[in-house]
Amino acid sequence: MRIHEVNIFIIKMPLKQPFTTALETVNEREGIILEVIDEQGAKGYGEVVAFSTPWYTEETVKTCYHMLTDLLIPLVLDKQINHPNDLQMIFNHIRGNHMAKAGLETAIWDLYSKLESKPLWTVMNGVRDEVPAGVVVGTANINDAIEQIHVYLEDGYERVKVKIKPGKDYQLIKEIRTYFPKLALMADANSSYTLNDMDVLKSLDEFNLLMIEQPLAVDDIVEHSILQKELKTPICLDESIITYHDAESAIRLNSCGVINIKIGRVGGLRNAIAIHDLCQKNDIQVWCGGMIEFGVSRAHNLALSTKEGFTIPGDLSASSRFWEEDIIYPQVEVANGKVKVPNQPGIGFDINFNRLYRVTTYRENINCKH
Ligand SMILES: O=C(O)CCC(=O)c1ccccc1C(=O)O
Ligand SMILES: [Mg+2]
Repeated sequence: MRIHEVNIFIIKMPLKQPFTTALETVNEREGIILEVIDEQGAKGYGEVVAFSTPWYTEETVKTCYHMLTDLLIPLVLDKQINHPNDLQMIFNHIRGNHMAKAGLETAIWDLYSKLESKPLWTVMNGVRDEVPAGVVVGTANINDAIEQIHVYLEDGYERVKVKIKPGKDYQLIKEIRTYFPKLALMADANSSYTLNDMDVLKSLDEFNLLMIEQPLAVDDIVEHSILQKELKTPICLDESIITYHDAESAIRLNSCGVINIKIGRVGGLRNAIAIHDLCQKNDIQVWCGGMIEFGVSRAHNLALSTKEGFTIPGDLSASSRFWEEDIIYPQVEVANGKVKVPNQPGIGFDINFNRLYRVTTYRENINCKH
């Protein structure tokens, strides 16, 4: 493969309803779509999942734009790339900036699979052509949460995640559990507790949650290990797992029973697959995390979720969960609790250019001639 040109689309779309976590309420989503084009005009698509502000990780849409235009894209333009795994070495001397790297890397995975005339998920040795769907409730208001869960269960979702934070935890989960005694339910704290909150975290054990996601801070791998010893409920790490080495440390210290893998957070599909493989060897369960993303990232998440270890439903919801109209065609749909993974080459979805252009706020072309 030789990438001749890259088109950058910075886009912005309102969410159907606000999405509230312990850290931030998101009303409108900004993102970057990357289109890589080779010498013959073949195209691949990737999405940068950083937010407008650094509330979830340090990266933002602007830092990613800077990294891509000034450093990462020039590194891949007009260079012979045999396999998307080569990007690890090509990006090696640039630290961090995982979401920027992942956006470009995933676009090149899509292009590579299209050149091979194979679906991305089979290129990645996936083992299933449909994946179980889970959904996240975006409010801490008890009545609204219960109402939303009713709708999601009618839609067929197999697992529901609710966001908790200090003061919006025990009572919220208790009421949801009372309404839905058999629901596959989990809670995500987005790092809003400390070890001083041991009692309330332990009190959640009575609700038979599938797991509690990221209760403590991003750099609390040791503290999570102390907490996990006290809890019956498995801990799932999200924000704490940025690198393969983080996953190794968490496993060695027994800091969690589960890891949420997000392609953007870990710097691309290659790293996501490596962490998946490591977890499989060590009996750590994995599932695919969501980033309130647009369809391109959603499509990459679907492909990743076909890997053998992704047995727990991920944050894989329909396009319509967040968007009036997504930027891919067809939109992602959930039927009987599952999302079908397409069999067309690459990510298997087309870009809905009408929609993409309408939500684009800035566009730039970078090519070899520069
Ligand atoms: O895309 C989704 O389904 C929402 C997933 C979610 O909870 C989330 C969304 C944005 C940032 C962080 C997280 C998280 O998993 O912590
Ligand atoms: Mg999370």
